[in-house]
Amino acid sequence: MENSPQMRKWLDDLGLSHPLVIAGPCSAETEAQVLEIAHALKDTDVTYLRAGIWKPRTRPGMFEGVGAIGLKWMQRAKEETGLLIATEVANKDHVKLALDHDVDLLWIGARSTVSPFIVQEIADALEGTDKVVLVKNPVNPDLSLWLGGIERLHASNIKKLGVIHRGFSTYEKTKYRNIPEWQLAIELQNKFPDLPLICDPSHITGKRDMIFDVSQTALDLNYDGLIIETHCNPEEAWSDAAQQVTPKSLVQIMKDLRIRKETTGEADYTKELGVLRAQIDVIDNQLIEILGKRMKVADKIGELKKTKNVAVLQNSRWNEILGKMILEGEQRGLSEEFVLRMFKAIHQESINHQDRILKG
Ligand SMILES: O=C(O)C(=O)C[C@]1(C(=O)O)C=C[C@@H](O)C=C1
Repeated sequence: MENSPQMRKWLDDLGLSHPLVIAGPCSAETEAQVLEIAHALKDTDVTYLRAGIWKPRTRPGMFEGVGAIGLKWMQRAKEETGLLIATEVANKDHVKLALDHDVDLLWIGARSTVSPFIVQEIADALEGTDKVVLVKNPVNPDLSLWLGGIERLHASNIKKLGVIHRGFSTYEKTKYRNIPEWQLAIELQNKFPDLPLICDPSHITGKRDMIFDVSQTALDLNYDGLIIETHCNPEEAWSDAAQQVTPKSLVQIMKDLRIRKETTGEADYTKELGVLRAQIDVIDNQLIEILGKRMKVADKIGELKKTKNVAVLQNSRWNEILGKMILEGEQRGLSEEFVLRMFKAIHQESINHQDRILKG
């Protein structure tokens, strides 16, 4: 699959003057609930009304969605409001029902993207469709698996494609429900700059008060749109109550978000940027030079350890370095997360260098 400007045609054809917004409840609960939210979202930036019909739940015994009846409610919502409709599909039966009910946009959920068998089944069932199909990132941070999902759909002759970034599961507890790992989505954007990229701040954060911040980061990174869970009475929602916002909050979020342009040709901007980028180039070269010097010292330590038959890994020294560098970083405005990642990478490279020497 190759990048092509055709990839974003479906999005461009919508002719929006703002990012694409897909909004609606986590789950369709009752006909009245679906219609109420649809009417509340009607005259906003929302293009697609979303609602979960089949809910993949972590543990059995939880609310698993209303099933196909919900598609009828969504169809009625579409007739009454003109909003296009969107839902998640997880197997070929869901696809058939969604197509029978003229759902306009279907997405493959994170738990399905991890399974090439499921994605292939869905791709086969959708073969040649002119519906929009979006692929959420897999629960684990695996770019190939994510791209594999898109490639399977592309191979099934589905032209209106896109991806949803909903963050990644971690064993560690973080402030996010699913950590964003923005770097991964940036890599994807780099490979396929024309593939529409939508952020799902609801699943990244798991908390409604963090949704604005994550949405702004997404727009700062050139994302094309947002999918935000929205409910008229979030506290009473049958699923994901903590992360849904009211239609009023959604409108406020959209109003407050700063939409950035990709770039500008203005002369003063170009000039100042050029000067700053030249500084970055010099500093980057210095960084590489200094890292090269550090590795030369690590090589010497490796030689020394080899003569005395000492192990490469020295945990107490390593922890001492980490502790000191986190404090140093803090004083220079560097986050602990960044310092940790950077020094872990440096340590690993140092170990690789020494290991080669000890084995040599
Ligand atoms: O101090 C050492 O013993 C080293 O080998 C250097 C170094 C480092 O790169 O800082 C590398 C490996 C050890 O685990 C600890 C530290």
